[in-house]
Amino acid sequence: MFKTLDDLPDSQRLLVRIDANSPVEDGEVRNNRRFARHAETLRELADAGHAVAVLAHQGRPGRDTFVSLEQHAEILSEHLDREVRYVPDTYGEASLEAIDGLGGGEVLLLENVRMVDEELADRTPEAHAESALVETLSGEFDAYVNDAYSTAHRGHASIVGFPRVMDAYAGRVMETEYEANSAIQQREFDGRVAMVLGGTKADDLIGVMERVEDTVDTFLMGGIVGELFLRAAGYDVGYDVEGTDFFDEQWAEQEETIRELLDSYGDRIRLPVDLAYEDEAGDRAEIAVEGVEKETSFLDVGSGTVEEYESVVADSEAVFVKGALGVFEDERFADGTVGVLEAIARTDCFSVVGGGDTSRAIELYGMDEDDFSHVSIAGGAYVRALTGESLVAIEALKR
Ligand SMILES: Nc1ncnc2c1ncn2[C@@H]1O[C@H](COP(=O)(O)OP(=O)(O)O)[C@@H](O)[C@H]1O
Ligand SMILES: O=C(OP(=O)(O)O)[C@H](O)COP(=O)(O)O
Repeated sequence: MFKTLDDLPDSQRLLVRIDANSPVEDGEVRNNRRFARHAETLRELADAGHAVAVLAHQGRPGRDTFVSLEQHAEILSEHLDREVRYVPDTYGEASLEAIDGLGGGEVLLLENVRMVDEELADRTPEAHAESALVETLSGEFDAYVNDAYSTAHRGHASIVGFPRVMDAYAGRVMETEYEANSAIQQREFDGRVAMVLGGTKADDLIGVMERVEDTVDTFLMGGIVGELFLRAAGYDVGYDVEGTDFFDEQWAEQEETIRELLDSYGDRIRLPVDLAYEDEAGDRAEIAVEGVEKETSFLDVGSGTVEEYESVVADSEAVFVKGALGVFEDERFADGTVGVLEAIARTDCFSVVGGGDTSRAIELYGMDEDDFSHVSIAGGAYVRALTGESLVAIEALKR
């Protein structure tokens, strides 16, 4: 097993990796459950008198969610009820100076680590450990704490590099999410198992579908991922809203695999029968997938689909959700996501809802977290854990 905060010596200078990756709307970072959860870890460390520098990422280069962490520091300060200082630099002179001045009980947030090219370089953990980012920062601290369970599936420098050269500990979020998700993987279900797959990240989900073929009876598809599957099934859908680029690159990468999945288990994959879009008057309108004739950017699944998915949920003993079925942040396009989540909440099936964005829908629409068996702040990491796949961050911490 890995070491936890219970094993940490007193008065350490700590580099703590969290995952505060958040929805960004019109440049504004939205508060979400990740902040509250990581704030608990940071509060415990600061209250114990450790000096805490925090490393985190936001978005991916090229996307409009790829922004600095200045707003994150403000949101974290509110959750922690103490100042979280922010430095617009990750491992250069300005950050080294700020780290130098960091006292026990203080918290400092460094700049978005994905602004450093080395973070995302396609390298082995050994090579990541030799990056300038890891070599420089590791020299400034006594130990490294990884609390970023929701990024535990990414072999990036800040996740797999530091534990090779520093004493490494799992934070409280890492520890509790790991325990909860590993326990789920060991459960067996007598009845039917459904998996709701939506959101924007097709590669995370496709790998999972290939691995859970023995466990999952029905996949309920929606979101961008659902449209990619519809496109593979021959429908003329999958057009980005202006300014986004979700479809073409993912289609080029995943077309073949999606076709193979449809060929192998088409009878278990349920695709939307209708979709919703914004009409000229700015209202929600719906159309059956069979009737789609012109290029349209769809933003939700339609009401016929919700009805079908609700009845699958009602017949299931376990339901796992990863990714939203539509742009639920906009009330007009929340019907798919909220409809399915409410259907799950009405039953007493075993249920897990994951994804930083998706889990946010629960509080946004006034649902009760207690109506679900487990709500994870992780998405890709949790669905991988369900399949028994190892997570690189955990492997690194266990070394
Ligand atoms: N048709 C769609 N077009 C654009 N965005 C979508 C669509 N359907 C879902 N989404 C977006 O997907 C996001 C969730 O995606 P993702 O990041 O994959 O999941 P999570 O963060 O829950 O793991 C939501 O914020 C939602 O707005
Ligand atoms: O939000 C995240 O993952 P999730 O969308 O699977 O919950 C993590 O921060 C990982 O981000 P990434 O998928 O851009 O590597």
